[in-house]
Amino acid sequence: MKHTKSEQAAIEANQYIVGGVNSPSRSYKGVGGGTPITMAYGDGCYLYDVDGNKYIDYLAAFGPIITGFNHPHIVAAIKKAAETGVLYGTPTAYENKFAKMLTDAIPSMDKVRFTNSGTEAVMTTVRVARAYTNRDLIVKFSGAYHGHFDLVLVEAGSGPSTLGASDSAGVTNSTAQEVITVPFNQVAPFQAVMEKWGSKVAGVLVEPIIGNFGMVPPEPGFLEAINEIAHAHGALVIYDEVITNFRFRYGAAQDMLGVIPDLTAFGKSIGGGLPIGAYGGPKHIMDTVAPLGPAYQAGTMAGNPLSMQAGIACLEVLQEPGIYERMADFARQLKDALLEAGETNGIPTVVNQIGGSLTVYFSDHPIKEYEDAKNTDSEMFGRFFHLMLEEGINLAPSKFEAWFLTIMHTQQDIDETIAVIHRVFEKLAQ
Ligand SMILES: Cc1ncc(COP(=O)(O)O)c(C=O)c1O
Ligand SMILES: NCC(=O)CCC(=O)O
Repeated sequence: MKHTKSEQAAIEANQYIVGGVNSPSRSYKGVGGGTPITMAYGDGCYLYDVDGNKYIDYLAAFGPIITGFNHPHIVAAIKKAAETGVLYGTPTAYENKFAKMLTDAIPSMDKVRFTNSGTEAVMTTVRVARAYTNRDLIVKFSGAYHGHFDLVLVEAGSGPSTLGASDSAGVTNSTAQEVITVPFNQVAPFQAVMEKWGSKVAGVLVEPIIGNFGMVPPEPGFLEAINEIAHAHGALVIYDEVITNFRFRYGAAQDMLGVIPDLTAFGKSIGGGLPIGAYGGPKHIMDTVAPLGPAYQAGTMAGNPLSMQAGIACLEVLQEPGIYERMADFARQLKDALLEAGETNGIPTVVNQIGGSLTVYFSDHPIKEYEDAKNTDSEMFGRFFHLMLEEGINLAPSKFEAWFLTIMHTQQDIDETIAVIHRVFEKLAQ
């Protein structure tokens, strides 16, 4: 594969854009370096770079591209939206329609508010929880990533940990002191924290299925215990479903898991690839938000007609029967191939697969919490990533991220990927 034009584009990018990327997750710092490929266009589940190379894509733009890069139904909706005015600064019927679709799909939510990103959505759930409870402290789980606002850039997974700094400079000590971090999948440390600080805790922020130190499911009973303990102390439970919403089923992961939070933040897959976030919950909590209540949240672009119409179209596509089963089947095939290739080549490999998502870890121990994920072979992952890329498979450039299936992947794409996996593991073993 030639990357001459990508290399040139990266030189230019570095001249004008910090680090050559508009989000640190896109750099190759976490995979031993290298120049991020500059993509030219996407089609279905394929990306084509500026040098004309084709990739089967499992990055899915870090999650949102669940319907592929250019689904005709979503493209038509975006075209129509563009032709009829992209932003009005007034209510639109599209917001109502999309809000109804979401509240219909997610029983824990009577009311919703749209934002432009997952970060904004989570940030506001925290503010609402504080306003509702009249308390300050937040508890979160180490290695979970909740966006890039100050409070949650403490022991964050995903991009921050990929770059070797799970705490960000620029976050004040006083902010960092407002958040208590405990390990995921362990009830006792959470319980101890709540016994000590519970009367001051406004909310417990949870990725119900972790997506940011790879995909990590909750242990049986863990989420139930979090809910019970949090509520016993008068704290709200906030689910960050920015990755998990509409990823495993038509709706939220909470209904698959059977544990219901007080507030939920959404993003990524609900927007058909356009900028989006949303948060919601029962009426009595959501009515804390302005203009009804005292918690302020706003946005010039919030609920914009482009994102709303793309989101509606995306949810319409996701109602197609059988798509989630097919994505899960493909992910299972990839998992089996990765484990088999690891076994055959003597490379300790663990795969966490949940529905149409998976993470491969080079490790001889199961991955249940952040320390487990940190303690995996980063160098091996870096080599794996680059070898896969060279063979035309585009993955997230970090051992802390996931592969995402889309409804556009076919059995042929999976077969091709499996063949690549076997070739790559042979090279890894050399
Ligand atoms: C669980 C989770 N919450 C929040 C965010 C932040 O969303 P955004 O990047 O849209 O601001 C992300 C990912 O970026 C995420 O994975
Ligand atoms: N799982 C973490 C992300 O999706 C982050 C994407 C970004 O910030 O670019």
